[in-house]
Amino acid sequence: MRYYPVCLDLKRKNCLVVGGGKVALRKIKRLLDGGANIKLVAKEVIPELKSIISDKKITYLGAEYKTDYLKDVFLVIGATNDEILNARLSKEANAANILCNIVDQPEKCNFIVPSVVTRGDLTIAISTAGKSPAMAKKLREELEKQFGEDYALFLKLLGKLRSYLKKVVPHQKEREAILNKLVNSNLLVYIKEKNMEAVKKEIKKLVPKISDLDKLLNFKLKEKSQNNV
Ligand SMILES: C[C@@]1(CC(=O)O)C2=NC(=C\c3[nH]c(c(CCC(=O)O)c3CC(=O)O)Cc3[nH]c(c(CC(=O)O)c3CCC(=O)O)/C=C3\N/C(=C\2)[C@@H](CCC(=O)O)[C@]3(C)CC(=O)O)/[C@H]1CCC(=O)O
Ligand SMILES: NC(=O)c1ccc[n+]([C@@H]2O[C@H](COP(=O)([O-])OP(=O)(O)OC[C@H]3O[C@@H](n4cnc5c(N)ncnc54)[C@H](O)[C@@H]3O)[C@@H](O)[C@H]2O)c1
Repeated sequence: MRYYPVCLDLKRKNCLVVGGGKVALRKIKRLLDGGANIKLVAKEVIPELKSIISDKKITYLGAEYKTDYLKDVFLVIGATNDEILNARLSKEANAANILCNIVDQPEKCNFIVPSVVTRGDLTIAISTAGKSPAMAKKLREELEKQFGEDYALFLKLLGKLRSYLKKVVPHQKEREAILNKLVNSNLLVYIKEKNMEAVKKEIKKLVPKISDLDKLLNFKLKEKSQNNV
């Protein structure tokens, strides 16, 4: 059996994390990136998580898990070292059809978490179907070297050009051809070089009738993308 990969929209979705250690922190950081509404239950909480609570980024419910806490929850993560609680969480979440990840216990999960590289809106997720998380981590580190911050800007630019082309080139096949040329063009090289003039020239060469280029490029190609966790 293989896992089915998805990209979940967690914006304002209620998520419950049980456990307040290093692993909980790692999973919470990612849930926060996804805009989730996070509640935490844990006997003890490490300092980094304490500051996330005091910054009101997540809500601390208390030390003891109660079944009621699953009410209206979309996704739950069990990150404790308490086997009995992990099993209970898994059973209750599955019975209520709630997405459930019990860290390091794939047999108790209805989803597992991949290793992830993010560059702005670009997400590269790596899963080994649980065969070797250490290998997923190693591949992530290699991909991080291969895909630098420039990809965030390149993708941002492609997104803007694509919206523009949807308006000005109604024929889908024609649009597709231009988009493929843009992806395979020298744009990424010029972005890496921070050569704005060459970026503009390349776009003018490939995109028909583009007049309001400066308006379209109204974001800083020279700025570093912040979104790298
Ligand atoms: C990717 C990542 C995401 C995250 O957790 O955020 C993640 N584990 C990470 C690290 C990591 N975890 C472990 C090690 C030690 C080395 C090793 O064992 O390989 C390391 C490496 C390290 O820490 O250096 C121990 C471990 N993990 C699992 C088991 C249980 C078992 O195998 O049965 C055991 C053995 C426990 C024991 O021996 O007792 C199980 C799972 N871990 C998963 C995800 C899911 C499968 C992902 C996949 O498809 O590959 C799955 C199935 C369930 C889940 O937790 O979602 C994150 C990397 C983040 C990053 O750095 O990029
Ligand atoms: N940290 C890692 O890289 C790693 C690697 C392999 C396996 N694991 C496993 O993943 C799990 C979590 O790892 P960790 O490093 O975050 O552990 P940790 O020991 O730092 O944290 C466990 C957390 O669970 C809380 N907890 C325990 N029992 C509880 C209960 N009954 N009710 C509420 N909260 C409770 C503790 O207070 C603590 O906050 C453990 O089972 C650990 O063996 C972790």
